[in-house]
Amino acid sequence: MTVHIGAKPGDIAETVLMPGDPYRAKWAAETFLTDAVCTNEVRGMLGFTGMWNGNRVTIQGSGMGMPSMSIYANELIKDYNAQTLIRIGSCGAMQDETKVRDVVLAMTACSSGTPSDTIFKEVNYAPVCDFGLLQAAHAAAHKRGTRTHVGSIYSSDTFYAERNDLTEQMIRHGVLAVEMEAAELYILAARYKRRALAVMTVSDHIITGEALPSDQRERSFGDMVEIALEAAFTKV
Ligand SMILES: O=P(O)(O)O[C@H]1O[C@H](CO)[C@@H](O)[C@H]1O
Ligand SMILES: O=c1cc[nH]c(=O)[nH]1
Repeated sequence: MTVHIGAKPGDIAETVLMPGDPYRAKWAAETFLTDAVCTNEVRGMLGFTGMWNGNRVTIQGSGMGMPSMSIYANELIKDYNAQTLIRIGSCGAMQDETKVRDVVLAMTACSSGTPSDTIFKEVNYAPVCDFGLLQAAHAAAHKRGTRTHVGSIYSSDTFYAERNDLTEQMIRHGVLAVEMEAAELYILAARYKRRALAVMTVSDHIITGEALPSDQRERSFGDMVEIALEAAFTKV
């Protein structure tokens, strides 16, 4: 047990999928895993471990925002030896061609600051995903015929943006989407030599104002989960 995860040693798989929403973790475990058991209920941040295609997988909620992701990813890596961590999240599209329900694979994630900023100080560290996971996720998405975009995203500290000028510059510089966790996940994976990727479904469109209701954010993102699972277990 750790401060924030109640699982016993060995209860967590080496491969962990991390949705922000703990109820998406429950839905994904019930929908895609067999023999899933609940491994965490501390603070209601649900986690489950089960099997997918003969492979052991944990699906653990990360909460919203990089400080929360940082807590769960640190404990999963350092206390439970997680090797592959894949965020399965929702995001807001920032380009015209990135439509609601499309999938975004984040090669890199901009931020205005992460919990790791105390290390980098004046340096703008460039967090990157694992290339093998990215390749495998892209191939899995292509095979399924899922509309998928690969590029940079923005890991924001706020959901309700007040800086229209910043949003405009992100759009102008080709940032595909905004979400709130990937940059810190990538930095932690680099620090501890683990594999990480963020696979996200577009739930909102920053330009058109389109937005999915909360029940669909919790349960309608099956393509993204299967892409993440296939990528995790593709031999590179
Ligand atoms: O749907 P999740 O995975 O929580 O991701 C996105 O949704 C939340 C905001 O509504 C933030 O956590 C953001 O990153
Ligand atoms: O962080 C997020 C997630 C989904 N949609 C947004 O606009 N922002």
